[in-house]
Amino acid sequence: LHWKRRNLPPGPMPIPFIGNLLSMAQPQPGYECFRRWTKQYGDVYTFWLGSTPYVIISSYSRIKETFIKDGDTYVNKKAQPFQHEFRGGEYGVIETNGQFWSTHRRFALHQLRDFGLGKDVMQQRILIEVQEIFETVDKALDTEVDVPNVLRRAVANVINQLIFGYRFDCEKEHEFLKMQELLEFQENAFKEFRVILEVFAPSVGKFLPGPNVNEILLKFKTDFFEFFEQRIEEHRSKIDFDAEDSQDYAESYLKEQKKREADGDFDTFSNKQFSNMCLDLWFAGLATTTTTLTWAIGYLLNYPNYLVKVQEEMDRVIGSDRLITSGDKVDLPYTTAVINESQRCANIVPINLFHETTRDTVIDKYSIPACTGVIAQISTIMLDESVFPEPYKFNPDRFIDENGKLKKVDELCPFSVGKRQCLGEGLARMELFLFLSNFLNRYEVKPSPTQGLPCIDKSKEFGVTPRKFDAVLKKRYS
Ligand code: HEM
Repeated sequence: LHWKRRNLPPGPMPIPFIGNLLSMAQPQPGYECFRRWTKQYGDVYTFWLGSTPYVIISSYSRIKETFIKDGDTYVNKKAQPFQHEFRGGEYGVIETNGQFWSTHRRFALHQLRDFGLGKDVMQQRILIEVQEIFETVDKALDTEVDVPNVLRRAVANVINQLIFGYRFDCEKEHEFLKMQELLEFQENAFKEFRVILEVFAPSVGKFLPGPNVNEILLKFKTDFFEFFEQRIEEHRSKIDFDAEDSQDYAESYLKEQKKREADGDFDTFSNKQFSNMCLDLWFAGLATTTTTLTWAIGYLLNYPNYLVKVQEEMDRVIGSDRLITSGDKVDLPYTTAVINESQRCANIVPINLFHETTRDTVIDKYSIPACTGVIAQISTIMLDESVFPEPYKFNPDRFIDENGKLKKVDELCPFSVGKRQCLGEGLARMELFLFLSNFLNRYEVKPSPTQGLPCIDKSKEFGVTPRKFDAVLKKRYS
């Protein structure tokens, strides 16, 4: 280990086979250990996940110099044996590299654009879900409502519509319930430190008592892929290959697959890749946005003075219960400040995804060979007290300047940076704004009298999962 560490930037002493994983569990979800190491070793240091070293970059200036300005050197993902096993090979967009990755990233971005991002179509789809939320909640005014569940359904409808072209209405209720059950299962499985240990330190994890991670996730994996494969087959049986326009991602994929196969390429748009792309888009598109929305409302309930402030802005600018659209965003800077602060505090990826260098490079004064693990540590940057004083305090005012205008702060980077920056950022931003603004404009939100305030403590969980809480809602306009 000493030999392996000799040329890497200094960092905390790893334990053989486990690395520095234990530090992330004290307290969870690890923000504090990364902040402590940044103070101790500077903005470039080495962190060990199991037996693999990762060079952590934890200041915005250094990220700009590396991941942003020299993006090609930092574009690759580091292969994770667990992912390989789960997916059945190198598939999807989140974990792949090279030409294969860029083809699928470009294709997915094109589809997002074609299905309306940047046009009115996507907004209309989201606003339909806003109205569905209203319909559900209006039937349960003054009672305790499971707000996260209502939001999750709305976000699931948006992503499922995009990928497979339909919403989970009454007829498809059972599908939604099944997917919800699977997502909850997955969230709970990864709350356990022993699962994390097994994924990142398999040489130790395999000796732990109880079922191994592959056994734990087997049913989840089978059911999840089965859901996607059934939807894909339904599309295949109905598709009109001659129709110029496609209605959803699945239809576009099948057309591209046919075109490529006619040219002799059976690999790039294979069936296995298809279900893995669905997994990536569905999962990344649902879990992240739902988690952020539930934290936003959780924070506002815990800090009611900011809830009052954001609703005052809505009363001043909107002044009725009409639907708020993206066109209103520029006039609602405080609402955007609340979303920014929610994303900063929710800080949903305590450790960002694992990249590796594509070539030999120099970071700070250290020579880093090709294929070394590197991480853009955005969670530390969003807790940098020189930019965000009292970083753990929820305070949207920090995003408002002395003229009441929205402040642009580069260090707010929840969608990450560089060539792998979140593929769904545009969609996510639109959803966060439309769901949150319309929800808060329509309802007075109060904590549940039986459960009290939603918990905003993360110190007992390894990851950041959606908050679970009920709230009591009243209409703000009769
Ligand atoms: C609040 C919502 C969201 C947050 C905070 C978020 C955050 C992130 C982050 C931190 C990454 C890692 C980037 C890196 O490797 O450095 C990422 C990647 C990704 N996100 Fe998101 N995301 C959100 C919503 C979405 C949505 C709605 C979609 C789907 C349409 C999506 C799809 C993806 C995909 C496919 C990647 C992998 C991109 C690649 O490797 O090329 N995300 N996201």
